[in-house]
Amino acid sequence: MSIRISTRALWQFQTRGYSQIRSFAQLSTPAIPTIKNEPVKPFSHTEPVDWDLLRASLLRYTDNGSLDIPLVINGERIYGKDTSRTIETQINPGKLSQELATVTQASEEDIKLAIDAAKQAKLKWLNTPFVDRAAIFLKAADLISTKYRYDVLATTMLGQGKNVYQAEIDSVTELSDFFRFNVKYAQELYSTQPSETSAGVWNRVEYRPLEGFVYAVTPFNFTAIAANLIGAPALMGNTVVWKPSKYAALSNYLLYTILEEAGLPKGVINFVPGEPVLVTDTVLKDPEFSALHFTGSTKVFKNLYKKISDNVANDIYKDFPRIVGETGGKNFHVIHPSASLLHSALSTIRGAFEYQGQKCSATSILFAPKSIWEDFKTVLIESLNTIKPLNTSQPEGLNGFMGPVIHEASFNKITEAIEQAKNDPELTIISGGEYDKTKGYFIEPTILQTTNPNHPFLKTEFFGPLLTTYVYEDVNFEQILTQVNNNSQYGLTGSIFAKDRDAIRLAEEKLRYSAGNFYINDKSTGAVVGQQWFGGARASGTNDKAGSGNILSRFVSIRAIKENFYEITDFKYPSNYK
Ligand SMILES: NC(=O)c1ccc[n+]([C@@H]2O[C@H](COP(=O)([O-])OP(=O)(O)OC[C@H]3O[C@@H](n4cnc5c(N)ncnc54)[C@H](O)[C@@H]3O)[C@@H](O)[C@H]2O)c1
Ligand SMILES: N[C@@H](CCC=O)C(=O)O
Repeated sequence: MSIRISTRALWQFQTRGYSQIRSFAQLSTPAIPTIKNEPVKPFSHTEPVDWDLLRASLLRYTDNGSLDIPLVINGERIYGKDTSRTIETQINPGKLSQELATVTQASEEDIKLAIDAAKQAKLKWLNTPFVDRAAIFLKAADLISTKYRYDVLATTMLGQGKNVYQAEIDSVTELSDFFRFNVKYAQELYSTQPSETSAGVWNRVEYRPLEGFVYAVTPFNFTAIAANLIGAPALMGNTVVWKPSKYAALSNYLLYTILEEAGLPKGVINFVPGEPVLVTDTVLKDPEFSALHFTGSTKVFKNLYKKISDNVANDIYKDFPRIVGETGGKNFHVIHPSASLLHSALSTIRGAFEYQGQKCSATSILFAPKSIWEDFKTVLIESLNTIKPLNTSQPEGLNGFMGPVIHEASFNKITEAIEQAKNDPELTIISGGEYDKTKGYFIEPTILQTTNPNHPFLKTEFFGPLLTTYVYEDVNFEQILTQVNNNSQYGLTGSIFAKDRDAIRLAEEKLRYSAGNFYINDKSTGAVVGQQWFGGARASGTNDKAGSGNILSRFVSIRAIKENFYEITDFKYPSNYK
């Protein structure tokens, strides 16, 4: 297969594409369909049909052997099995004996082909009317929330270790919300035009896609985030080279095939799993690299930021690339003595341990006042005792509260921290602390208490089911807010629990830059597209707010157009009267 094309062929293609577009009439500015958040299916015991459909989907992905996942470049599938390409496998982190997929890894030549395909597809995609681009994403959202609902759930549960509810709020509702709300926000952006005009002048702006192509690097933990990282730039007329996480290949490939079924043209998004450094270095060398859309750890993002900055300094790029990245967090719950004890303790359990603490928004530090701590602790411990230990009897975590962590490196990092805690005089394990990887990467929900308000565990992101608590003297509430603000290099999410309005006001003031998503009397997780625009600053990212219209503005380059209706009859101005 050769999809490299000469400059002359590109010019001919562009000319043909242009004249073809010229033949389309735009005879209206259609309103988009009403956009609402996709309702969450609760999967309670009273919905047997949902469970049956889900079980059937799970079986489809486990009883037919492992799925062969190709690269998809310019719409063409490339399977590595019979070639010299490397093959990676994706296993079920809750059942290590179960191989889910073999994933072809892109070679350097493949990556270059993917870049060429993105450049080539751009010529037509850029000229594709908004109604057509929007319709593809609206249809994909509908396919996800109807025909493929149980399949996206199954692939996310099996591959990424989610229970059904966590998969539902990610791969179905958040994902389809991103696709639908982005259409609404794009429509609003396009209709945002200069409000001022002079007589005889028509001022307008055009929201051009970036010149070049976008590189999307996506994390394992949310299928929805991968969808938004590719979908937001593509909707705005950009074309994309997509490097998925190898720990989410199964759900991400299904997402790609759904977009194809919805009508996504070839080459608009190119699916290239591969060795991260090889893919990245090849992409970042290209002069037409125009934006990075990244979600993942802070360390990796900083590394990519540096590579891009070095290339900018070395005049590699045609444009200044946009860098959009959402990264790590060390998210807090601060409990005021006036807080509702049961509500704040149960919310802390959800925030810290749902999806095994593997949300960027997961609660990982808790500050509780001494006056209510003993009762608060009792609620935490008694509630955690009702979580089935390690949940190995149900590796797919069908209806359990917790499943496995994603991979061995994560298992090792968190369990080493637990072992370190056992030998640290400043730390006490107050709940959990057991782990077992014989069947899957299972770690008990673990709560530590520290006597040191500056303990490193209050600052380090572990990205797992590990919550560190500091108990403060009630009179030191304001001081603890200062401590939370100064301690953290991150600024992603955090919550204040209080009934006292002055306490809420103080926390809102003192923690202004500690969280891009700040919650009052609610857990630090669970932002909903269109409702709580998501993202944080400091070491947590560029805070461009996924789930809002703001993010779309990062993937367009505005052209201001002034059209003049009057003709001049003299080059001199009135002031040049002599
Ligand atoms: N702020 C947010 O919105 C948000 C959302 C989800 C996850 N996260 C963060 O993501 C992290 C967990 O996700 P993860 O484990 O997938 O993160 P990760 O950084 O390990 O991987 C993210 C992506 O980067 C790629 N990658 C890894 N090393 C690379 C390298 N050296 N060069 C280029 N690419 C590389 C991976 O293959 C993957 O596609 C956590 O830190 C979490 O807080 C943040
Ligand atoms: N919308 C999710 C995003 C989590 C990221 O990993 C939340 O707010 O919990």
